[in-house]
Amino acid sequence: MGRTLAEKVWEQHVVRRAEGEPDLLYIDLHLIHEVTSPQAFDGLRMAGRTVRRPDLTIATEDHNVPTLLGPITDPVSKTQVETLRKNCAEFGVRLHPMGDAGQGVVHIIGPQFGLTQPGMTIVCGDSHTSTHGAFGALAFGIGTSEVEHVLATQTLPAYRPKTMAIEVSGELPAGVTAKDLILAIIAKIGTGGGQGHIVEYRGEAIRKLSMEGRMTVCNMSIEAGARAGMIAPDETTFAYLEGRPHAPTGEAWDAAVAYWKSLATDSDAVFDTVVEIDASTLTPFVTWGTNPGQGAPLGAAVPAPEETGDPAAATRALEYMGLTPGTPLREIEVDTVFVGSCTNGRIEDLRAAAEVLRGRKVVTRTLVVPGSMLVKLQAEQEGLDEVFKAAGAEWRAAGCSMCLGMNPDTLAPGERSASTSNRNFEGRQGKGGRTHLVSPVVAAATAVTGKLTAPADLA
Ligand SMILES: CC(C)[C@H](C(=O)O)[C@@H](O)C(=O)O
Ligand code: SF4
Repeated sequence: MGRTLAEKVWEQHVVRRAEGEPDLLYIDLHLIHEVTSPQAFDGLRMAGRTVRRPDLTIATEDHNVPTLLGPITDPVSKTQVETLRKNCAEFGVRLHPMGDAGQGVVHIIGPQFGLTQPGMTIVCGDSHTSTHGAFGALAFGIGTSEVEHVLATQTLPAYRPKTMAIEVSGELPAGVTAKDLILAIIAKIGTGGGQGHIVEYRGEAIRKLSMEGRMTVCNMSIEAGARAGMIAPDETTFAYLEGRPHAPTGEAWDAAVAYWKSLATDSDAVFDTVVEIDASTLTPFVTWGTNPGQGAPLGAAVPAPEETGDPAAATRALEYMGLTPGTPLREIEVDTVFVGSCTNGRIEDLRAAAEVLRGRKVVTRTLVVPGSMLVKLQAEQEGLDEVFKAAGAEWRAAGCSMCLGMNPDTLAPGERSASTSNRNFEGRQGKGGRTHLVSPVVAAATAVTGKLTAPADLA
């Protein structure tokens, strides 16, 4: 029987297998940030161990960094960042600190440097590591004790998850983005729909996505409960990678591409679960609740709890969100717009948002936060920063920023945002803050009207 992409990459990395025990996987790339690494390094130190492969380990500062730059004032944030610096210096790990041209959100910098490659195993103490699966890598988040294990041994014990195919047929209509697609998928299968599975996104609509769009989709796999999300590498993947600093060159490139092509799921492979969705029926999608599965087409109204799969959860969510069933989603007023994060903080996202804002003015507080300093530089070379500033938006430096409000970029209690990030949990962007997850173009159009809006609605 044929094998799936996930099975091929998994098997390629098993260094030890024993009955009744998890497989021991070799890890090709270990990404690190300041939040989940301190105890892992402490553990190494206490055991008198070193980092086994510092050359396969790379660190960045992202969650705690103030995007207006300047010193970190919050004591906990400051300690986390300083601890990462000390640990990286002591253990010989490459670090991109605040102010460095290579700094950025961990899931943005891996692909940007060409460190993320098809067929790799990639881990990070961060749930959105699934982003890297867009390249056909097997990439997943791990806990801090596992971070220590990988630092010490470059391996990880893991049980093989089941496989799920999400087949996306048809083509996304104009104005409908990868973000709308993944929000619609999560609304369909639920926040637990992918549990215990590695998802492979397949089909015509996926093949037509850019690498940026594929990363947006894979990024949110975890919000459907999946262990990882993957997309088979193809010409789009190879074109994105070629020439990047860590991509192979010359004969090694040709050999790598030949291998990468062999990773695609065999035609006779069987998935444990199959979900089908028709992209051509989709419209811009937004969330109304407090988990990423509580979403609806922008043209719909706030649902009554009994119309949802989980009326009790919907009742609580609507109360927290301050929303009344039957209110058209287009009438929801927001006071803050956030464009950024590892979901939608890449150059293509900023281009799309800038296109909507060109020649227009924002009526909300609008933060545009590039996912990395290189994205920032590229956007500035293209003049996008000028478009944002002329519209009245704030142009910031790279970091997680208002995605999680572990830094000065937060919502005040009761404030409502349209946000291109991936989580709308209670308090996610600040205590009492209310989050609507949207695509970059919906975020930009919303900034113009102050209500949830698609670009097509703008005069
Ligand atoms: C801080 C980190 C552990 C966390 C994660 O794992 O995802 C964060 O990145 C998030 O998005 O909530
Ligand atoms: S941008 Fe948001 S989701 Fe991504 S790593 Fe940072 S906090 Fe997590």
